[in-house]
Amino acid sequence: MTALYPLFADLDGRPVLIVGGGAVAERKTRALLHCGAAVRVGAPRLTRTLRAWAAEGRLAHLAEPYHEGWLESAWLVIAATDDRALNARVKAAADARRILANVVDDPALSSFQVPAIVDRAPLTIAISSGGAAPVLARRLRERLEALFDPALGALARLAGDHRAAIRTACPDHGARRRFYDWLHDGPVLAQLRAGEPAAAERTLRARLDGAGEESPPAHRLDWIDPCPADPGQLTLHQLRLLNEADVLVHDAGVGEAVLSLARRDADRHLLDAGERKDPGTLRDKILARCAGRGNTVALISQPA
Ligand SMILES: C[C@@]1(CC(=O)O)C2=NC(=C\c3[nH]c(c(CCC(=O)O)c3CC(=O)O)Cc3[nH]c(c(CC(=O)O)c3CCC(=O)O)/C=C3\N/C(=C\2)[C@@H](CCC(=O)O)[C@]3(C)CC(=O)O)/[C@H]1CCC(=O)O
Ligand SMILES: NC(=O)c1ccc[n+]([C@@H]2O[C@H](COP(=O)([O-])OP(=O)(O)OC[C@H]3O[C@@H](n4cnc5c(N)ncnc54)[C@H](O)[C@@H]3O)[C@@H](O)[C@H]2O)c1
Repeated sequence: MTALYPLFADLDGRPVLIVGGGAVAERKTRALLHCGAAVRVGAPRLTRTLRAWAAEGRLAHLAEPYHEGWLESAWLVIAATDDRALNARVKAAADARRILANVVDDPALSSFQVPAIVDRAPLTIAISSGGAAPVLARRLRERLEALFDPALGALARLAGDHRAAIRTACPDHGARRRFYDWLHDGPVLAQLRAGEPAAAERTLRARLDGAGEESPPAHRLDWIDPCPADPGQLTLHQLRLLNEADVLVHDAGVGEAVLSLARRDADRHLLDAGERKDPGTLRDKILARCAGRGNTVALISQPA
């Protein structure tokens, strides 16, 4: 199977059709209602919860056996009946209309799949096994639930609310990144965790007010040398250096597997073999060349 393209869809107010009204349809419906979709569930028989949601007007119930007319105006379709042949027919009808369709009993037939979700809105972590191991995706999700602080949602919202102000207070790219490092690691998260959003916002504003007075730090050159060929062998410290670097200066031997772990916006410089031979002046040369491009430079070298 070719790779699935991950995306986050805005379904607010958009009609989505679910064919089938069993346990799986109920799970998909819950997630879709959470995202504001206008859900229509077509099935002669609904679970008790789906019946209750229909009675409350939270979804439209099409109380009859499936027919193609149901696909009219749908943006997405989920085929969730216990009838494999019927699910395949729903998919064919969706294809004919270029509507993306999820077939709950056939990953290969699906034109989209539903991932397991860690919800820290507006932050969402989605996990997909491409249909190979859905239960593994769920188990991984459960482990991540414990790993990610529930306050991260509030932190992401706060960062979003002040994004323009942060850009104004820290026009320089490096200063902005240092501000975000402070925001993500510092007292704001602790205050959000303690259930004090107003205090967290005051702390953020106070730091923003003082941001203009901050003097930019000196250049820093970090050496990741020797760098392991296998990215799995990088130490946590080396990973952190990679992620802090504004500029990556590297030997030709350093592979993409390692470089791709750095920040996507980091500048990259390939080191000449000649430059490498003269370690005495290498540091000064690199820092001179990288001046103005950012503050943190990682020199990554792999033994030949
Ligand atoms: C992640 C999650 C999202 C969601 O549905 O919300 C999801 N399945 C979840 C749970 C779950 N799935 C299954 C059980 C019962 C275990 C058991 O008893 O057997 C449970 C319940 C549980 O584990 O608790 C079995 C199962 N699933 C599929 C088949 C058909 C097949 O493979 O042929 C069968 C075999 C049926 C059978 O043999 O009868 C197919 C799909 N399931 C997918 C997603 C898509 C691939 C995602 C991926 O691979 O990444 C895909 C392709 C289509 C789709 O539905 O989009 C959700 C976890 C939510 C959470 O986080 O809690
Ligand atoms: N994707 C997943 O995560 C996942 C997980 C477990 C099972 N499954 C698969 O999903 C299928 C559905 O599971 P379930 O537990 O929801 O089944 P279920 O038996 O609880 O529900 C089946 C539903 O399909 C409806 N239906 C049957 N014929 C219909 C028709 N002609 N028109 C409209 N609706 C019709 C029934 O009324 C019922 O509401 C199972 O067959 C299983 O293979 C998928």
